[in-house]
Amino acid sequence: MGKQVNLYAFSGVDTLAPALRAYVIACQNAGLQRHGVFKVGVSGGSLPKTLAQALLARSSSDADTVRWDKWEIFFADERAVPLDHPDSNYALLKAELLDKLPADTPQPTVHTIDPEQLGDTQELADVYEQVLVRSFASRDSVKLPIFDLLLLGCGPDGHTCSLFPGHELLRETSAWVAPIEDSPKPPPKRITLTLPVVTHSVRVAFVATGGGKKEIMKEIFEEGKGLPCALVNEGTGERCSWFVDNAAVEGVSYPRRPFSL
Ligand SMILES: O=C(O)[C@H](O)[C@@H](O)[C@H](O)[C@H](O)COP(=O)(O)O
Repeated sequence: MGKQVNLYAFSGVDTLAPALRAYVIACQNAGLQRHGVFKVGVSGGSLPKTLAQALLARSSSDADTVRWDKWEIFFADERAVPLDHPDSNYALLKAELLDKLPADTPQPTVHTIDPEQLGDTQELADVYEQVLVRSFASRDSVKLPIFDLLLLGCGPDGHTCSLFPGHELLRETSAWVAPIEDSPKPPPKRITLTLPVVTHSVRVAFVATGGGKKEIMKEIFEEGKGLPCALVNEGTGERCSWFVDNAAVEGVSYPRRPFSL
């Protein structure tokens, strides 16, 4: 496994959130310098809530400002459901974060799936891939899109995005976005960024909290065993940072780093 993956452990979400904020803003500022916008992909699960806690806090200085109008938000994975469905990752992000942005704040650009394509998961993935192509570059000129940051969760089985352990999708090397119709975590029909896209991101941050994660964290950091989260660690190394609470890494021997940018 990539030895230099950064593991940052905090006493709880209240201490994790300010560090995550500082990290995301540093990625944002690097993206703004690179190309004038910040291209970020987000997962569902518990991530949007923690992200909101980090990002909705008041800025303490200009350097600590979230430049929402420069954000282009994509979904690292999304469920094949209408955008207002309780299972929608967009609906979750909207409820947790987007709806809470002050009305006078210039709003981010949010790239949702096309709700007209829900009947055909392959088509849903292809159309979302075209959204990436339009934003990142044509597929003829770049092999893979380069996100400034992907903010991911880690499932209790070691899945991330909708890349599940042992699933054939882990071997996908050509598509940027792929359909899955048999997700072991409901709902079964989804689309997901593929592993090469995830590992090509400038930075990847995982957020994993709670004692329910400690067994899988041990497996990811000590054994790997081809688990999707471990594959991301291997493919990204020092470009990958884990923001966890102590409960999630109890008994994990991998060395923690004090958080710094
Ligand atoms: O759409 C999804 O199901 C998520 O994107 C999924 O990949 C999630 O990030 C993990 O399952 C972790 O979820 P928790 O943070 O809730 O444990």
